[in-house]
Amino acid sequence: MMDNQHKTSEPQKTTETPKTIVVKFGTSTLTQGTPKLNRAHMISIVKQITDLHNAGFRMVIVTSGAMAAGRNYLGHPQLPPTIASKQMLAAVGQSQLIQTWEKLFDVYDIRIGQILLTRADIEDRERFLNARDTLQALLDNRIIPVINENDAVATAEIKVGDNDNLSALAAILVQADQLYLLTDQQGLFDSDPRKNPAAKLIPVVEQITDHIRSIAGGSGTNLGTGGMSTKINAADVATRSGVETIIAPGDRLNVIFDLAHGESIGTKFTVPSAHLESRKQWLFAAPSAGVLIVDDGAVNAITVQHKSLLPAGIIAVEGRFSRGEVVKICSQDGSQIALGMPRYNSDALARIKGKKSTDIESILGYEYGAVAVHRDDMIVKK
Ligand SMILES: Nc1ncnc2c1ncn2[C@@H]1O[C@H](COP(=O)(O)OP(=O)(O)O)[C@@H](O)[C@H]1O
Ligand SMILES: N[C@@H](CCC(=O)OP(=O)(O)O)C(=O)O
Repeated sequence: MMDNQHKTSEPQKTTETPKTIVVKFGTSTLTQGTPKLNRAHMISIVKQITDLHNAGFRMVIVTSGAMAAGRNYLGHPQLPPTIASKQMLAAVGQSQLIQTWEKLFDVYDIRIGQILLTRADIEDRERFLNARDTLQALLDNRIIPVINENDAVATAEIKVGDNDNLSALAAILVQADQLYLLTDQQGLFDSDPRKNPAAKLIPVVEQITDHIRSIAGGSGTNLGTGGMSTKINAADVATRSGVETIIAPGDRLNVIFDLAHGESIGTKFTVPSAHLESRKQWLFAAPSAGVLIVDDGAVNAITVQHKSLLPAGIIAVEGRFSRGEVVKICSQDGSQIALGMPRYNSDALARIKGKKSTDIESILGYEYGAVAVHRDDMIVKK
């Protein structure tokens, strides 16, 4: 067990791990306030992301603009204000949008991968893991994920509804270090600057209080969704999960590059000190669906060395559960040492228990990685 622990290829979040940054571009930034995507501005964005990517940063894009691009491509038709009209615009515009990103990144020989998500993809534990694995695979292969909501088919019940909150969920999925919400203002002001020219910029928010929520108004344009209030919600979700969040002006020269190098721009929302517990509370807000009994080597690896659980350390699998459901991890004497979200379902674990990670694929015919339960998906009992 101990030897195998050293052989895993699981991602290690050490100080050498390059920073992972999610950058969300609002419609206002991508159109620069016009009725269509502004490719001249987008190429300057692509250049900054490329420079950071080439310097080793792991960059993830959350892009709005599908509806704006669709409306423009169709020649600004008069449409009834229905969900079906919006979905139609998104269906037309998403392909325009992704093609634009693809062509611009192609200038720098960088490949992108499109991911269209809904809330249902993130709230369901198995789909959460699937989305996370896909994002991880893209990043590991140096492909930049470009995410939007799957607006064309998502109904109100399963939508996140705005890309600020979607980007916070994306940041949790990729365990980002930072989230940048780029918009058409310098940051969060003490009142809407479109309505109050004397409004003042708030450079740092350490706690999202009712007062902060009360000063954040809606969108200033009919193309954006949510305005500042959805950005505050997103900052709340992201910072509670350990992701520092910055609202910054999308039209400032080199804004992404400068933020990544630590410059103070816009409004920074700092991470509360108890963030890790909250992230895990979010992940583990479910009753346990089964039990994994592990050997002494695995108990030591998990509790003393803070490592992942490998199949080799599992002695028995109790209960029936899907990948991503929460299970108890117990030692042979029955005492619970941890809670965890396994990467394999109960049937698969029963077949690979006690086996080397290198044998997983030949036993199952597929593999979701070397570990049975990753340490990031575990709460160890103190
Ligand atoms: N307190 C505030 N500080 C800054 N902007 C605010 C505030 N309250 C409301 N807003 C509005 O939020 C808008 C940005 O949100 P939105 O239009 O949804 O842009 P995006 O497309 O970038 O998400 C601003 O243009 C501004 O009018
Ligand atoms: N998913 C939608 C954008 C939703 C949204 O939140 O827009 P915005 O407020 O401009 O970031 C689209 O692509 O048009």
